[in-house]
Amino acid sequence: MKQKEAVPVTVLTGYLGAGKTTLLNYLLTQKHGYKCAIIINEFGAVSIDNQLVVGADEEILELNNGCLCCRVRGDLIRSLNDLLIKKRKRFDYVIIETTGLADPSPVAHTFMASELAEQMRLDGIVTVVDARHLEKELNDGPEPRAQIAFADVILLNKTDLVTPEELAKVEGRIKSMNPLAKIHRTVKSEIEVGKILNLKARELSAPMPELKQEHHHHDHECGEDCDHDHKHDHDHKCDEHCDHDHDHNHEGHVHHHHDELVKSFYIEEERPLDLKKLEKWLGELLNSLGADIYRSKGVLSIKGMPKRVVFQGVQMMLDSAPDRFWNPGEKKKSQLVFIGRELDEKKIREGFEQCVAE
Ligand SMILES: Nc1nc2c(ncn2[C@@H]2O[C@H](COP(=O)(O)OP(=O)(O)OP(=O)(O)O)[C@@H](O)[C@H]2O)c(=O)[nH]1
Repeated sequence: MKQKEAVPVTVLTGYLGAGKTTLLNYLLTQKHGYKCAIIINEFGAVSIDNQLVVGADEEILELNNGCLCCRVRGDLIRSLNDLLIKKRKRFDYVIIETTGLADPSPVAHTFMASELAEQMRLDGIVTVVDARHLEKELNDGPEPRAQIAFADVILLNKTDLVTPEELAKVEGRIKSMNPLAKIHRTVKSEIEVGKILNLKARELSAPMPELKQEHHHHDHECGEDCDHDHKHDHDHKCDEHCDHDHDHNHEGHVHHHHDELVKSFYIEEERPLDLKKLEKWLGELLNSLGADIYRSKGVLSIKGMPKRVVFQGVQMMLDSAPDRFWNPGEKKKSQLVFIGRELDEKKIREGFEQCVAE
């Protein structure tokens, strides 16, 4: 469906002050060879961000009348269409910096579900996290969780402001919310362009990250005091549950338009799966829970198929295809990760269990 030369789009997100503009500037001063169009979405009518972005060569466009996640989406589509049609030759990469409050999911949807889907492809979502302030920001509202849950790449920035112990803890916390994202520790958002742009993070061919069984969190494994004991080791089993408690503590917070309980879990299965049953189950699951499943991804071992099957889901959209033959000696197994809001892990596991081939 997509044209070969679909323009890659990277969405930069991250909480207020995390270092998004710093990252943008850093990227633009490096040699990357792309002619970039930059779209900056500031919350509020007056923006100074465009003045803070270096690089006079770039096409910079501002969308100021609201947050991209709600009102401005139509503007985004129109602006991108304009850029593509009128100025097609002038750029071959689009970077969108979203306001620190945006939930990146509607932006991501813009590239999958609008008329832009054929001309542009979402290359990846990059989330900048302030290592010093994340813990507090998680108390402030649901956005930091959504931004982390959606990320393909996370810049754990401002590492100069925390101790190694604090850094390990915050990294553990991020991993518990999104075990799929690649995390890079940075100071002043300094990172090689190749780790941010043209990642093809959402293609089926994107490598599966290393997944570990630790990401499988049972309900109620840890004690109630877990939330208060932030000194525990970052790979402590109940990171996830801490989140959960933590959210409950903030139920009814004014910023919560929907009480967000982002969590992730991991399923591993060595018995081969029945393709028909699996397709039916996944289809139904995404249909019924699509809006709550932010990300799903997996490698599947299907009975009777000599190749691995890979799938990638972003909310209700699901893509799957065989990729490569299992290597000789490689253990055939299925690995699936789900990231979402208030997911009923038990029910999903039970549904999955029914897909094991007889
Ligand atoms: N100490 C320290 N400061 C940093 C680092 N990265 C960025 N900053 C500073 O943090 C402040 C905010 O950085 P920005 O890049 O403007 O953050 P932003 O995410 O674009 O912020 P918003 O536009 O409010 O969403 C600036 O003063 C930066 O210089 C870092 O790694 N360490």
